[in-house]
Amino acid sequence: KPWTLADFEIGKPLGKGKFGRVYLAREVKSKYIVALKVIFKEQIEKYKIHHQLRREMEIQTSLSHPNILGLYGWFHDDDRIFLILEYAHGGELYGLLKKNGHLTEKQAATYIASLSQALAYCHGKCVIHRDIKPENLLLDHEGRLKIADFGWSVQSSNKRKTMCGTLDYLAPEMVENRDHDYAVDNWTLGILCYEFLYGNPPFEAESQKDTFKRILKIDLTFPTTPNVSAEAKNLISQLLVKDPSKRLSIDKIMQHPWIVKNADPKGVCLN
Ligand SMILES: O=C(Cc1cc(-c2ccc3c(-c4nc5ccccc5[nH]4)n[nH]c3c2)n[nH]1)Nc1cccc(F)c1
Repeated sequence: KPWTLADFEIGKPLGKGKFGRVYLAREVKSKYIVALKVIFKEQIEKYKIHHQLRREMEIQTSLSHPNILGLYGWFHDDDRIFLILEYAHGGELYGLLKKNGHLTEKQAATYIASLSQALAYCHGKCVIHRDIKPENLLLDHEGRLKIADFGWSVQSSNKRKTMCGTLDYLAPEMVENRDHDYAVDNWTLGILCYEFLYGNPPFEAESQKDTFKRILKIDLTFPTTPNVSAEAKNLISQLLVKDPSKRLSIDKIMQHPWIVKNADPKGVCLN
């Protein structure tokens, strides 16, 4: 039977997501705690995001992974759409990062390993996230990482695989583009790893123009404090590579000595 708003008691606002606000909510009968995202239909009309919303819902309902925030279901009334999302008790990873200034190497390695596993899972299902940033990363009650926002993910057509490896028909920019898309998430892992360990992203600059220049130049420098291990810097340097095809692949990330040595296999790392 379809859910209605009457099935939930609404609590405090948890944040403003894209196109809507998210509230703490409790399902009345089961007392189960969820995050209820409210999206106004007029916003969907105004921004013409029907197809994107539908795609996100299809993507999110099709994904089930311990490091991807669950979408349990949805319902609507005359002017709003409600998404029943998993509640992450630990809130935004960003908060932890800002509170502590930077994460320990064990925390950073654990979260990079969790992200890598979640991305390997997504790429296996031809989903490219493309918008991973600390604000979209949540923590559950055990400190386990949950990727929350599929704001710009795309269900990439897996034509190449179904063409069983014959690339003959694909234009070079098509092939390059596809690799580039997948490897964009690997690049982001490098940015995040740096940000987890130093407290801010590597190519920060006064203006967007300068940031773009620094990114295109791979103007990567490692501050002397906090003191970060050579292995960590090695992993970052193998991810922040201009040529997408030369970035460390996700399974190579999982085998990297820094990850093997520091990541908590249970993905929680209560330090
Ligand atoms: O909009 C989102 C992602 C999303 C998730 C959330 C979100 C935000 C916050 C939370 C929280 C949460 N727990 C907290 C604890 C303390 C402080 C803050 C907290 N926020 N738990 N679950 C959440 C989920 N906002 N936006 N997905 C989406 C959008 C359209 C279609 C679709 F299928 C999915």
